[in-house]
This record gives sequence, C-alpha cells and structure tokens, in this order.
Amino acid sequence: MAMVEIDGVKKRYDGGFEALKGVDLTIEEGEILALLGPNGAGKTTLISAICGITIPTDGTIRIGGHDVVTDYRAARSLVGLVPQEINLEPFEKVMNTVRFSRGLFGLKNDDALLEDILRKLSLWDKRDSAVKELSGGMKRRVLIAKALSHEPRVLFLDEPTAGVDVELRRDMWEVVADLKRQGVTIILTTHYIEEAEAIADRVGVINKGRILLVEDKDALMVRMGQKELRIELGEPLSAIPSALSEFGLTLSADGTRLVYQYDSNAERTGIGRLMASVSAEGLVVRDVATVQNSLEDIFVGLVHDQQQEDAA
Ligand SMILES: Nc1ncnc2c1ncn2[C@@H]1O[C@H](COP(=O)(O)OP(=O)(O)OP(=O)(O)O)[C@@H](O)[C@H]1O
Repeated sequence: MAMVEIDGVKKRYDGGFEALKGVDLTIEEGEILALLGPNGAGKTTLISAICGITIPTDGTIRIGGHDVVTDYRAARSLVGLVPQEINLEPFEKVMNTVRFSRGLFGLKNDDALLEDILRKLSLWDKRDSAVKELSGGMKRRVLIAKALSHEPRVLFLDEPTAGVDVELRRDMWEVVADLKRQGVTIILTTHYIEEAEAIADRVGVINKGRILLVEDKDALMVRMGQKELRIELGEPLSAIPSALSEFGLTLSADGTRLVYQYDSNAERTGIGRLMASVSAEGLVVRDVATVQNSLEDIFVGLVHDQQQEDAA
C-alpha cells in the first residue's frame, strides 16, 4: 500500500525562491527511503510540506490516503517528525517531555509504552534528568522518543545522526530497523552516504528542488559493482584497434589510456581476455589501475550533470 503519495509538489517561498520544482514520489508502507542531497537541495522543505508545516504552492500530498492540507489532522496523526534542530525545553525532565508530546496529539497517557520507547533508545536511566543535563546525542534520541510517543505510522528523520558518534549512529540504525520490523514507514534525510547504504530500501537523490533519481538500494549497489580498468599505454594510439572492439573500450583524448568498464560482481570479468588481446596486439602497457564506482560517485555525478544542464 502506498503510505505517502506526493504529486507535482512545488514550493515557492515568499521571497520568490522556488525550493521545490515539481516533486513526484510514492513511498510504500514499511519502506525505508533515504533522501540524499547537498545543502539547500530542498530536503527539509519537502519534509515540512509532507508534515503539513509548509503549504505547497502547487501539487498534492497524501499520507495514508489523507490530504495533508484539506485533511490535516488525520494526516498529521499518522506522522512522527524528528527535526534537524534540537528544540527541547531545557529544564523539563525527559519522561515529562515525551509524555507532553503524546498529550499534544490528544492521546491518553501510556507510561508502559513510553517506558518501552525510552528503553529502546537507551534513555530510561535518564527519564528523570532535565534535558539540559543530557549530551547532544542523548538530546537527539529524546527527539526521536517524542516523535514516537504518539505511535506514528510514518516517521521522518531529518539528519538523525548529524554530529553523532559512530557507535551511537549504529544504535540509531538498530532503532530504525526495529521500527521497520513493526511496519513503520521511514523517510530520512542524510548527508552520510554510508547511512543510506546501511539502512535504506530505496535511495532518492534531490538537488535544486528536483528528484534526480529514486532507485532500489540493491540495484544501486549492483551499479556500484561497476568498476573501471584503466590501461596506461607506453605509445599513444590514434584509434582503438579493431581486434579490441568486442570489449567496448574508450580511448582517452591523448590516446594514452584505454578504459574498460566491467562488473566486479560478475563471475567472468573479461579482464584476462582483454589483457591477452592487448598483449597480442603488441601494445606496450605502462601501468594498469582499477577504480570502483561508489554511491558517492553516482551521487556526485548526478548533481554535477544537473549543474551542467542548468548552465547550458
Ligand atoms: N522560509 C524560507 N524562505 C525562503 N527561502 C527558504 C526558506 N526555507 C528554505 N529556503 C531556501 O530553500 C532552499 C532549500 O532549503 P532546505 O532547507 O529545504 O534544504 P535542505 O536540502 O534541507 O538543506 P540542508 O541539507 O542544508 O538542510 C534553500 O535555498 C533555502 O535557502
């Protein structure tokens, strides 16, 4: 079932700046979608629009079938939002903060549920501590506890592990995996590509208010399996010899480098045959190197291509 449906969403801020330029995206129930994008790409604007905090200039957004503008209450009750900025009451105790959040949704207090949430987030020992006494990482977990307090079906995490140490980041990933097992749909924004690799089912890339790609993470990982073999030649070539045509090589502009794309996950990469053919052609090989395509390369490449398109 589609849990979040975004159709043609645009957002123009008062000053005239268009932060979203027509976003279409469907997120299935129980899915984890990681949204990657550089600073200012529109991630927070998109999340705010989905949560009904920002009203889109154009387009529609539905959560669990409820329009976030015309049916705001029903849509909002399904959503837990963990904001990027820590906006907690410093003198309030942890347990009270979380209780208050649940109350805001008009729900009956349920200390057993809140205890369970705090335990999962390793905050139970801190339940009677004032927020100001907590470390930054703990405060971030309090934000998650607040967002979970009203048992949302969709959880938005805006940069959940920014500034969090490696160990705690892994703990958070565990919490997210646990929520997924309970059927919660999770959308997170992140600057950490390894975070998307670790927990997402699908990865979306956003830049300058446009979604550039949404793809199954495993398919992306296969694409990442693509490697490049670079053969540096002792003597420049004017063209690729016809005996090597079957390998689909490219030749650098100065004729000194042959590049072969291959799948490092494949049983047969073709490298042995290629090198034998290169040798049989009598080409002098000065050096060889292999280069791995990473999700980061794909991401940087996409953003770079869009910049070039925009400039053209
Ligand atoms: N209230 C506002 N009024 C005018 N422009 C805004 C407003 N909020 C955001 N913007 C602009 O919209 C663009 C997208 O901002 P947004 O916060 O959505 O990006 P982001 O992808 O979340 O970035 P980051 O990774 O830095 O958090 C930016 O250029 C920003 O300056």
